[in-house]
Amino acid sequence: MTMLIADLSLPDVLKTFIEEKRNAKFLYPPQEEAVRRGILNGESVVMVTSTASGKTFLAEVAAISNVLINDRKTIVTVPLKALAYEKLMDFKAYEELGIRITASTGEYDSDDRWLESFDVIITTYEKLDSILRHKPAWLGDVGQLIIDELHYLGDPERGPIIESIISKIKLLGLTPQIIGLSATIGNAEELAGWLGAKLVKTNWRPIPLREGVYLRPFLSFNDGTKIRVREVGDPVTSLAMDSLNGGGQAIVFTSSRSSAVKVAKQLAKAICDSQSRLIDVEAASRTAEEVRRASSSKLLGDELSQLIRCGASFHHAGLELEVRRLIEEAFRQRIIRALASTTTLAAGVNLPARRVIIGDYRRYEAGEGMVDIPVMEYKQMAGRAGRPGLDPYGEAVLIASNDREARRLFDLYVNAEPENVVSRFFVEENLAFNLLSIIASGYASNMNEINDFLSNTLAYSQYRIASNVIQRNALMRRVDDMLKFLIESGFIEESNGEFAATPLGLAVNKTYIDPYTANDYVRGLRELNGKANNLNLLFLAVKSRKIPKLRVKRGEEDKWSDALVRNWSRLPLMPPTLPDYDDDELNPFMEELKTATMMLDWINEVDEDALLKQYDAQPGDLRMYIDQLDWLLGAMSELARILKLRELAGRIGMLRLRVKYGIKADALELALNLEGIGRTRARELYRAGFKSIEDIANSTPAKLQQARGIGPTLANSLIEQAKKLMETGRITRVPRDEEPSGDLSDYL
Ligand SMILES: Nc1ncnc2c1ncn2[C@@H]1O[C@H](COP(=O)(O)OP(=O)(O)OP(=O)(O)O)[C@@H](O)[C@H]1O
Repeated sequence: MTMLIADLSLPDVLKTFIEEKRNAKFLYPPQEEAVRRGILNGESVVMVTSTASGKTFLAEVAAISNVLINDRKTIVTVPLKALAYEKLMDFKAYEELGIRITASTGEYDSDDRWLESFDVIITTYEKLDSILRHKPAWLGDVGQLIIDELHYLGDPERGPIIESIISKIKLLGLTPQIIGLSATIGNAEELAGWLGAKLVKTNWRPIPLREGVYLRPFLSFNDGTKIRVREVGDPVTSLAMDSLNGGGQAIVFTSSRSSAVKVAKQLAKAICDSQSRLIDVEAASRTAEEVRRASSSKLLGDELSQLIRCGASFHHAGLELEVRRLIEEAFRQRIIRALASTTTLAAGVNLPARRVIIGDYRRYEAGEGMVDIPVMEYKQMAGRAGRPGLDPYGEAVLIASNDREARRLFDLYVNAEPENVVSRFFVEENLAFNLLSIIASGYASNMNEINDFLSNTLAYSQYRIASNVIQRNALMRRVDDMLKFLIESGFIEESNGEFAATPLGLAVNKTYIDPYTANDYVRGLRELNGKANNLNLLFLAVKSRKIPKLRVKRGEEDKWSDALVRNWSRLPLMPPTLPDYDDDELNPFMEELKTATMMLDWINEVDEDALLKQYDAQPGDLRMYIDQLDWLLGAMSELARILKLRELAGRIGMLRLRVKYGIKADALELALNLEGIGRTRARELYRAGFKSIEDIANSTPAKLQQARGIGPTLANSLIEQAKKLMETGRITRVPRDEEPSGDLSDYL
């Protein structure tokens, strides 16, 4: 018997909303099972069920019912900022029931008191962990915690954060209902057990999925079917076109950005050359134009728009969020019929397609060479095949070049179970990060309390610390080492077995940087005091492991090693002796210098396209660097303040603003204070003689329009804004920057 929405013990308004607005009349089988297990009655539940089987939907219902019936808050936590905003959009629909919903993903160093007035709060894992460090009073009102993408527990960086969240919640004495969601976990029972949750694990799918391997010219599926695919080029193109011709859409997963671009070009060509009418040409042109306009890089915008005109595109983390969003939307609307995407992005977006083609099942990993991707990752991608409501079935396809490989792929992926999720909590960096966090936030001040904290982690049960003496001793030694490291770094102090954070340690904790980076920053700042400049400060900032370094390619080594050697004595934290010229040891420093130099060019107003071309980067990368440096330079400036290096703290504050706006100091005031003014327009205004807010307030719309890029509407708005700023006295002033504002050569 199917379970009707009407029969659930939910508030009537919610039931009506679900039936009328969400068009759902009864529950899907996995949802039924979760309801039977008490998900709507406060029981903790882990749901490991396939893509589109209704996990998110049921979790939403549970959240709204928690708010309406129990009058408690719900926290929804997700791995990525982009996902947080996707979730926010989904939840927004419930606002008409009077539910107050928000997302908080930003600054780590605030206690977010404002969140108190919201019922459903969506955060990234990191943000939730940082909220738990501040312990705002409203945490006591939280009755439910929804952890999305629970398999991230196995992620080297994010997994330990989920564990820390769970442990801190327990130490605070909070007992929220926990709902964990994932499509693929090998050891789901173990994770549910750790969370004290009931498990719902099924293979049920709203539309059937068949998985198979393509070996020219046949595609063989695990359900025994075998079809011949008409060849129209290489295997990927043939497979994609076969699906498109049958009325479906295709996603090709590739192992690198460059191959995503290459595949997208082939797909676009095949679609445009095709005799059949596969796309809505007008809609495709409109989207192409929108994407072109949204792209801050002209080169990339032009490249994408050409492909989109043919109904194909690529999609990867090098694209800006807005561009990605437009592409995703056009794919959902079937304007884009075929998409080539990197595998690493697979987790982040929900884009079902009839046929999912895993173009590369091997990927380059630094230090390891080419490796097979994990089964979990394959299953995540495969699970996206089949669009509910549109496709009769979904197909996931791997590609083999001979019989042996075909058999291997069946064993390795199609017929395999996803790997177990294994905790990385005891890895040194993670341990140091969490130990400082619990000591500085008052969760633990002695070994007993540290033990209590550790005993709540997944690692503690997975490594059988309670019962295995050898494991226990090994862990205790490592904890000891990490505590020593924190003491030596000046972040904590110990007296008679009691640990307490120093002001420096408190600052590190508050800014959410990891103690290893913080230790580098503290040492680097002391060294740079009196000889700091924008280059060596950026060089120090990019040392954080949160900043991926630009690679120094063959042919560039001479340039960067030369720059490095000439700057050696002015750069922080350099080894006392110069490594040999040919030595690999130089490489990390060259990469740091290259990354820092790109950002130096950025703040000195090098044109964005020229910059990206020179450094072989993409707009999404640049946005990521800006975002991360905003946070890291903020933290660095705070550390300088605590170290009483005032001049340095101010200088870093200034550098932070310049990175944020990508602008020199003289025109920063304009960009900083005026809405609608970025680096380019600020410079044009400055060039036209409008150098301050006063200059603009005292001008006329006609005069302002003499500056390039300023139209009548913007001119009026600028004058209005400037006048208001003058009246209220709320102008943020920018001190003069004495730094050279040239490029790397100015620093040599
Ligand atoms: N009982 C139901 N009746 C009708 N539609 C439903 C029902 N449950 C879910 N849906 C719809 O099915 C689609 C997929 O559901 P949902 O997003 O909750 O799946 P999911 O398991 O969370 O998928 P993913 O793993 O991709 O996040 C959504 O459009 C949702 O509104």
